[in-house]
Amino acid sequence: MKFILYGTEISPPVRSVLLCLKALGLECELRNIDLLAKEHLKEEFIRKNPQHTIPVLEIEDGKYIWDSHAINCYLVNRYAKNDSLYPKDHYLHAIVDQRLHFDSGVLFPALRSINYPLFYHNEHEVPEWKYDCIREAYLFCEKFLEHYNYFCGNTLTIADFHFLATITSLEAYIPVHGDQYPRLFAWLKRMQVLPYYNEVNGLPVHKFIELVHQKLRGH
Ligand SMILES: N[C@@H](CCC(=O)N[C@@H](CS)C(=O)NCC(=O)O)C(=O)O
Repeated sequence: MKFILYGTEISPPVRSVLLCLKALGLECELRNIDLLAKEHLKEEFIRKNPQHTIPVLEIEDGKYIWDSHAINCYLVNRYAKNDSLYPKDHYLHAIVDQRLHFDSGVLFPALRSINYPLFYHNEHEVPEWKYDCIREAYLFCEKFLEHYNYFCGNTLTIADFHFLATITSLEAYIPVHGDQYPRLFAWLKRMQVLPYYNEVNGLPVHKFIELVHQKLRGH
């Protein structure tokens, strides 16, 4: 089974799906959608996802799923050998859902609100309040990790994939230092030893960070 995933590995939600696919041992062909070249606004792509966001996963019978969170829930529900990445237990399931909504509603918007003016409106100054939103989100993460090694307990779940992709991208603006955010720092180190980490997140996020720094310098 080989999926087609539309997107680019520079994008955090695309990387969160690539992490999940790797964890499940599933193959995918990444079909590049260049956002800067506005390929996501072409009719052909809008037919797949009217919201024109990446990632979009094409599943076996020509059906499409978009939103990285919906994609990862689908992949685990459909293909995982056990439910550890997205537990069926109602309470644990709700905790994972809460974290996924936190990524959608708090973490990723903190990133998007800086990226969009930078990449699409050529603004090079980031207002301080946007940095404050990142710091506040990191402090919430410190709380979530208070008693556990991962974001939903002592076992890795899909929430960790989403947080990993978003937080390592937010580090382009505010790096996670061990003295300020010790639990988040330790969790990042824990995630970096995943065998597929470098390939699907580590190397692409460096490209993203380099791009952000170029933009901040006004290039
Ligand atoms: N909640 C969505 C966010 C997807 C998203 O906003 N992706 C950005 C790239 S990182 C995008 O496609 N932007 C183009 C657009 O919004 O038109 C998800 O998790 O898939």
